[in-house]
Amino acid sequence: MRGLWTTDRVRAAEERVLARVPAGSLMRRAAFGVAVAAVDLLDGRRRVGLLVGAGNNGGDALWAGYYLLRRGIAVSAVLLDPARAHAEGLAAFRRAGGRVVDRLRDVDLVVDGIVGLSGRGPLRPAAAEHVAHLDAPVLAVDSPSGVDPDTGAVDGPAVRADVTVTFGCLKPVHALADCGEVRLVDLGLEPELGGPDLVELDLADVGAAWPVPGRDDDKYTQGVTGVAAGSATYPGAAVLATGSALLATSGMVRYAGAAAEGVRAQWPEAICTGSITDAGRVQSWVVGPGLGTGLGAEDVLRTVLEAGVPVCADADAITMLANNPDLWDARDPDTPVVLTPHDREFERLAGEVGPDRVAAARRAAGKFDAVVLLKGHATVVAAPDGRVLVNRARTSWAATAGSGDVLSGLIGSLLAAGLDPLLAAGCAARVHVLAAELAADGAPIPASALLSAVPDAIRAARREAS
Ligand SMILES: NC(=O)C1=CN([C@@H]2O[C@H](COP(=O)(O)OP(=O)(O)OC[C@H]3O[C@@H](n4cnc5c(N)ncnc54)[C@H](O)[C@@H]3O)[C@@H](O)[C@H]2O)[C@@H](O)CC1
Ligand SMILES: [K+]
Repeated sequence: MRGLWTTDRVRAAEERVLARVPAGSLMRRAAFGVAVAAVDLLDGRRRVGLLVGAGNNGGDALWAGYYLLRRGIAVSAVLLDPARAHAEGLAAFRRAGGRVVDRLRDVDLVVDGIVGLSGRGPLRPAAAEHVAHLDAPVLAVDSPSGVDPDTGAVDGPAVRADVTVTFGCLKPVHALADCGEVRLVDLGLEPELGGPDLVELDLADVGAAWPVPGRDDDKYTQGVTGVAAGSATYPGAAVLATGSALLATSGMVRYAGAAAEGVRAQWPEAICTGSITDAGRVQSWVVGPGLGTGLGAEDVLRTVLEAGVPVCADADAITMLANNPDLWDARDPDTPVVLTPHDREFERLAGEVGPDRVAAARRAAGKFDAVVLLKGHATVVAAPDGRVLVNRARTSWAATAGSGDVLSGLIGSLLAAGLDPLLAAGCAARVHVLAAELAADGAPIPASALLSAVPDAIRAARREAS
């Protein structure tokens, strides 16, 4: 489990540490970490260029340049705002023989010290101009410039980092945006940080939380998942959601709906019925994928919300809740609900997502008293109590039709097994992207292939945990 702290929390912690350590020592420690990583990346090559902004991020870059010069590496620096460049860092850099230049030429590595914790909005034109002409690998200091450190949002040109060296703790950008490989330099901040603002689950956490049958379990005790999905027009969604619920845990899955025949043909082990009213008892419901939004579908959604068991509401269920908020009245206030919108569904339900996806998911979670899983390259899962899990996909292979149906089945099965809804959604998201990665192995895949890789992904997670 990796914690991530927002920049205001980091600053507050840094201030407390700075009050008891010699001036400049944190920056030098940070810069030394940058220099060590740079030497690593250079792999014997010898020319480094620094892009130096107006603040301490630029100061880190200049001090890193100083340490690199002392190792015999040639370092040149572009000062984006010479009058405001970090004075001590610049003096040390010059002292060690560093050259100030107008443009970086023929370098083997660029150190991006344009802006860090204080970076807001699009890169200023001068910085953007240099970033547009980068043609060497980039080591970003703290965070890639042009990417908002708290939200991961990019508004205009931004540095594309091969490696990011950050200090003290991880910040939201490191889970929400592409920072290349992230390395952390210890500054002794931990005791001052308090609980994290966001959490990224490790595969080992997922493996440890994943339900597996115990010695005394039978098919009922592990939780029965109900799937109310699919229609005559979209039977595939029912097949995928039921299949993923079946593969995720070894209990039982009941399917209720118009695609019963197709589901039974594909999954003989599912208990199928044509109508939600005679589905039998379940410990969770997955509702929505391919269900449609007509009156019949609304009745299904109402029945599910009234059932008093945790619900994963996806796709058409979200659209129905957005179009007809009265449907929420069917829900017992104690019933946990997980909503799994993509951006357009989110917009219908709770307004524009905007650049701060974490804030948007938190807002919607509070508004609906539900766990909200906002899909994206970085999936954000927010609980009504403010807890947030982030899961960044390393690839985009899961962006395929039917992929969401698989995710909803995974969440439903974990809810049926009794997992905390936030953890259920977070674990499902992690296994989902891993299954996509394993199935794709470098080539596009349909959702049914992603589904087939779910057991491998669960195995990999459980291996990590053992
Ligand atoms: N506070 C500390 O104790 C430590 C801070 N460290 C470094 O200090 C950094 C934070 O330093 P600062 O607070 O001085 O601020 P930054 O260096 O992040 O930003 C400096 C200035 O850049 C300008 N700027 C803001 N947005 C911009 C944009 N979009 N395009 C171009 N310029 C922009 C602003 O004038 C801002 O004041 C951290 O990211 C880290 O690299 C490290 O040295 C470790 C210790
Ligand atoms: K930077």
